[in-house]
Parts: sequence; C-alpha cells; structure tokens
Amino acid sequence: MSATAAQKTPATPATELAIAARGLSLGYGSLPYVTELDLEVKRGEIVAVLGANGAGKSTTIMGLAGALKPYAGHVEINGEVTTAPMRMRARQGLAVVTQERCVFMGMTVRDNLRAGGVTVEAALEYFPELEEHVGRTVGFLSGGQQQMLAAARAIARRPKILLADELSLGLAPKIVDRILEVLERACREENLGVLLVEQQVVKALSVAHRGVVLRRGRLELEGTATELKSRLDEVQALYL
Ligand SMILES: Nc1ncnc2c1ncn2[C@@H]1O[C@H](COP(=O)(O)OP(=O)(O)OP(=O)(O)O)[C@@H](O)[C@H]1O
Repeated sequence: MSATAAQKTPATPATELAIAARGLSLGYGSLPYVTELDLEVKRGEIVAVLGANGAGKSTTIMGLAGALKPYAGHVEINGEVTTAPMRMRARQGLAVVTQERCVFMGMTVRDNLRAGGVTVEAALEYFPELEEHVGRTVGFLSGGQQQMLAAARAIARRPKILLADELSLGLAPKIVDRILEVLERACREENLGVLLVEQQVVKALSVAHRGVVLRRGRLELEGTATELKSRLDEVQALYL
C-alpha cells in the first residue's frame, strides 16, 4: 500500500446498500432466462458472480446496469428502486466495465480519460503504469493496457458501484492481478461496491468478500468467499 493510501481513513464496515436485485427476472425472448434473482452488494464490498458459460452472469450485469428491462422484480441503487436507463444510472453512481473494454481505439489515452470526464492525474493514481502511454493512441496499446485504461477511467470517476464483467478475459495473469488489486483498493479506500463477474473461480474468491453461483439463470449457491472456497467441489459441480 502506498503512503497516501495508508493515511486514508479505512472504509466503514459494509452495511450501506450499493446495488440490489429483488426478484429480478431478465432475458431476451418471450421468457426470462435469469429468474427471480435476489442479490445485494454493499458499499465497500466485492461480490463475485460465478457460473459456467451461459449461466446468466452478463445478463445479470445488463439488468443491473439498466440495459435490459426486467420481466419481473426490480433493481435498487443506494437503497432506492430504480427504473432509470443506463446513462442515468451513471449519475446515481454506477459504473460498468466489460470485457469489451469500451475504449476509443483511435484516441489517445489522455483523450479517452477526458472523454470519460476524468483527469489524467486521477487515473494515474490507480494505474501509474499508464503514465508513459498517456500520449499514445489506444489502438496501439496491449489488451492489458487497454483494460487498465478502461478500469482507470471508470474508477477515477469515484463511482459508488462498479459492475465488472469478465475483465480478465484474454489477459495475462499479472495484469488480472493488478486490476483486481486496484478494485480491492478502491473498495477499501473509496467504499466502492463491486459486483465482479469472473470465470476464474479461485481468483475471484481471493478478492471477493462474498460470492454467488448462477446456473442456467438461477442462483444456486451463495456464501462468504471463505465458505465458498471451502466448498470448491460444490461450486465447480455447478459448472457442469
Ligand atoms: N443478446 C442476446 N440475445 C439473445 N440471447 C442472449 C443474448 N445474450 C445472451 N443470451 C443468452 O442468454 C443466456 C445467458 O447468457 P449470458 O451471456 O448472460 O451468460 P454468461 O454467464 O455471462 O456466460 P459467458 O461466461 O459465456 O459470458 C445464454 O443462453 C445466452 O445464449
């Protein structure tokens, strides 16, 4: 931890609700795929969403982000029911980072940060390794650097909630560890609530406080990260 980080006030215990799904059903066709999902993320807490391909993890993120309208149930942000579209949820303190990175490839790192409404300084506070790339066009950066930029841009806006959808996809383990380390730091120091969708179970549970396992759109198992780590066989069986 940096000297500045060590001087900051520790985050308050995780009690304040950041985002919640209440009986949330979501899907694409005539029938919902994710059904009657109940899920909570508190401020200062990382909740891992685990499950096999097609379990409904990204669908859940899209529903919470306001990109999919619920078939039933609702979403609460900061303890209040919301039906706001995605761009309005950003004003409520919600940030989303996905495996697609969503950075502007033809623009420099600096301009990407500006376009996201954050200063270079604020972003470098989390990812100082981006400093030497600030003037470079993003399309020429590695996938890991692009993902760090996407994460930096999201976190530097000081959101209350971050929905992170498979940030690790296709990235080297060292980069994944670095990004997770920054999420943990923002969670601890800024009271950020994180919903972390992640394919790598052990890695996710190493940073999360709690976890849920989805299977075919249903929540099948939940517990603290410690509990789930001690029941890894059960967790992994839900991937079959
Ligand atoms: N845009 C879409 N239109 C129609 N069906 C979709 C769409 N996106 C996802 N699905 C379907 O919804 C179900 C859940 O998919 P989802 O992407 O939420 O799973 P996931 O757990 O995130 O999987 P992965 O780890 O592969 O991304 C799958 O059956 C998938 O085929």
